[in-house]
Amino acid sequence: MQDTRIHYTLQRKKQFQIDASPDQFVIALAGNPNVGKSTIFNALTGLRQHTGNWPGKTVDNAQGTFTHESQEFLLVDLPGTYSLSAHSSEEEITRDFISHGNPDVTLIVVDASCLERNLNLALQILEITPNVVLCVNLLDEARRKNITVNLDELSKELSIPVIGTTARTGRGLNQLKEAIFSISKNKKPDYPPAQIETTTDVEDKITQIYAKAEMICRKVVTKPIEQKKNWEYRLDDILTSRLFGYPIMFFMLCGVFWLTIEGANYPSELLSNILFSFEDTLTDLFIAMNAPAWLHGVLILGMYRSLAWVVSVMLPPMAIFFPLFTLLEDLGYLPRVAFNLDNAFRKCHASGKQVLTMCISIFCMQ
Ligand SMILES: Nc1nc2c(ncn2[C@@H]2O[C@H](COP(=O)(O)OP(=O)(O)OP(=O)(O)O)[C@@H](O)[C@H]2O)c(=O)[nH]1
Ligand SMILES: [Mg+2]
Repeated sequence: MQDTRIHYTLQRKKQFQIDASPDQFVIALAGNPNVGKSTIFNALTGLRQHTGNWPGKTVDNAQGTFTHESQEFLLVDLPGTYSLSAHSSEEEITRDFISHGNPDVTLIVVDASCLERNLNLALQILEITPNVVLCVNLLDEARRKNITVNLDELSKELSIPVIGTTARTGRGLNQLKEAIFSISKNKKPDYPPAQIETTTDVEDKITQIYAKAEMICRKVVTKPIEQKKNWEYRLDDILTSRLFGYPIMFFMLCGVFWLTIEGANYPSELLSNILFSFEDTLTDLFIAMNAPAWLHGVLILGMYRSLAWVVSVMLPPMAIFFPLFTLLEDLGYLPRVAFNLDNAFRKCHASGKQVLTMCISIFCMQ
């Protein structure tokens, strides 16, 4: 047994640069992006892994230790992934570590407010290892949305321990440590590698997993009955509809350019009057000081005049265009523009997101 642990320890060090001692239990921390894995990692280990409110914050694995009941654990914070299909380097790191790094326990973190999507990954992980603890995080967010998850029922459905947490406040973390401790002490033998390869039809398997996640969620999640679409959804439908999407986008972007050009005229003129009247004052100063003509030419007619032109022509449109663009982004309109144009851009082997860069380039060309 100890020999096997030493073998795994050496293999992990060689393949994944994980520096665990054979006495430490290794815990893989996996889950969808932005579900609070690093927050849990930091709370358990006392380290300061980067956390942030955007998906993909952790792009490599980070390691830290914690002790519970005199047993030391090494926690590996894996990058967030939606599946184990290894389409990206993050998915590859996560899949390889869970299937070949021999973690003693895999801790899967899921978002309580969108359990079904998160369960797809959890079910995929359960296909490759039986030693799993499920952490249903963001319970506070779920409560705010009136969503409840029956944790006991979920545990029965998956046949694994399920612990509810609010990692931001530390709620539930002690029970989580207890569950990790208990699973690692009573570790089931991992599935033989052959079983991983037996998926004859991957598509079928994925469809089954999606159906299972949906079926489980129907049993364990209670949500408020969907109200009639609120105004946000209706607006979204209009902004991205085939009929109105393009015309609204056209008028909106033309409006931004018009406001930028027209709105910049007055401040541009004002700035240019101020800066050029100052040029006369500076010229008078140079004459009073008997400065040579070439010095006046270089400093005032060359440098100062160019600077005055650039500032008076560029500053006002920039001060209008960028705040307007930021406002559209914060209101969520720019991602809709990217969505509307995605198909057309894809035909040119580009992505809808590039429209934003294009708008900025058009502005700069003006
Ligand atoms: N309200 C609330 N916010 C949380 C909770 N747990 C984490 N967060 C917040 O969720 C955001 C994402 O947390 P991270 O820990 O960076 O998420 P992650 O899963 O590591 O994300 P990736 O590294 O991108 O996969 C941060 O702003 C956290 O403060 C929680 O229980 N409740
Ligand atoms: Mg992270």
